Amino acid sequence: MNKRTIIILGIVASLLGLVLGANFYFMYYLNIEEGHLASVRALENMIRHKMRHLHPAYLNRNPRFFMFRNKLLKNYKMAPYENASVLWDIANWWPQENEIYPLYDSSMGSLLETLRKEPITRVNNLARGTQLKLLMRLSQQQKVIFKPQWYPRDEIIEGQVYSGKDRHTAEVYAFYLGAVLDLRWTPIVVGRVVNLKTEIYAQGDQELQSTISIEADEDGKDKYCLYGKCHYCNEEETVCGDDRHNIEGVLIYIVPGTLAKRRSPWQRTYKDDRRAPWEDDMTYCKSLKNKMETIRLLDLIDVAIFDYLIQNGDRHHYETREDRVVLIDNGKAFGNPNKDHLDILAPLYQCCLLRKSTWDRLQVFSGGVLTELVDRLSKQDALYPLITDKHKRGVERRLLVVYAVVEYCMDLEGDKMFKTL
Ligand SMILES: Nc1ncnc2c1ncn2[C@@H]1O[C@H](COP(=O)(O)OP(=O)(O)OP(=O)(O)O)[C@@H](O)[C@H]1O
Ligand SMILES: [Mn+2]
Repeated sequence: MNKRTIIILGIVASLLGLVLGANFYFMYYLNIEEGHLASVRALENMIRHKMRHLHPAYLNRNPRFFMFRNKLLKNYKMAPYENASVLWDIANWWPQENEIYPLYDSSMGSLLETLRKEPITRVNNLARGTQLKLLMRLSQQQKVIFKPQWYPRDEIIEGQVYSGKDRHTAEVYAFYLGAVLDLRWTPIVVGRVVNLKTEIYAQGDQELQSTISIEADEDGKDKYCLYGKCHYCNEEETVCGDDRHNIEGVLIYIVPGTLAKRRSPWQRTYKDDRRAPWEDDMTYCKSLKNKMETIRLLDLIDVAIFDYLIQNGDRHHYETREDRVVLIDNGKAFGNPNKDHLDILAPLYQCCLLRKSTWDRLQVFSGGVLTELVDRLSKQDALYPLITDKHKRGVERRLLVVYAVVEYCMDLEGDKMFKTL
């Protein structure tokens, strides 16, 4: 063989290798894709089947809800107070592990009132997270986080499950939903109409004031608009006061103690062209069960149910307090009432584990009671109604899906899927 033949043979060989390699890669990819589609579709069909044959107990009201309803309504009822400072001292002693407030406590109604009424005495930009938020001080003492309104209640956020900015009222809704489901792991939150001129600009430091524009509108009246300082903040996207400079927002009580942030095992890639391992692997939980303590896994499954009900698909990280998971940052819920992203429930249907107490509690609020009760509890909030009827129907529809998924798991695992940790 002369030199030329060797070169030609070499080229042919490498071309062949390239084609074969690419082909193998292609086939491999196809298989994964088909396998994944098949298993996700199978799961969806199974759940659809389960939904059609749900036991009437899941569709009807459970008489046991009465007991809980009356106590909850009493506990969260607006109550007068004399000394805000005392209430804040009490609330700052409340948290135990991830439970941010007690099941029932006569101070809750008054504490909520302090957040609605106490004067805002100082405001700064809070450069935490990626979205606009402010740090407010109430009566020169208690610090709270403020998230402003970006959307009207009926705006439909198109796109990915994590698209758009925070929905302020979702934070309040999450607080009451946590109370009803006895997942008291959220911060205490109230809605409040705040004056951008007199309560924010006037009490703001220089840095904050420099991110508020004051411009005359057509009638020559000053218009205040806030853009703040944060990763996603820019001068084009502003929160503007109405003709009296008022804006809606929520006051989020700061959870006392130390929080630790961890990456969620069910984190999305946030890229349209790349899928996360958990999205393609229905046995994903198997390896997690060896790596993660059961109590943590159970916490994350509770979180998944909570997030699925409100359609929060943006829990890329979760935070823990004394090693237990807290529900901080619930603003990305209620984006599109017509869409249910089933994959938020992946921790439940992939692990088929559930805390017994959560399962018992979910069954108490069947038949429309869940959203009715959250609605009644939140009637006293300045921003009531927090969500549209369409969103409420969405929560009820998804509760049925949760029941169906648990039924699916019971078929696989039986009662041993329920844990008491
Ligand atoms: N109520 C609270 N109590 C204590 N710390 C809080 C509270 N709310 C938020 N934080 C802290 O501030 C951080 C940012 O808050 P949050 O996650 O709500 O902001 P975000 O802009 O939505 O962030 P991201 O873009 O990461 O989702 C949290 O990770 C948490 O550490
Ligand atoms: Mn967020």
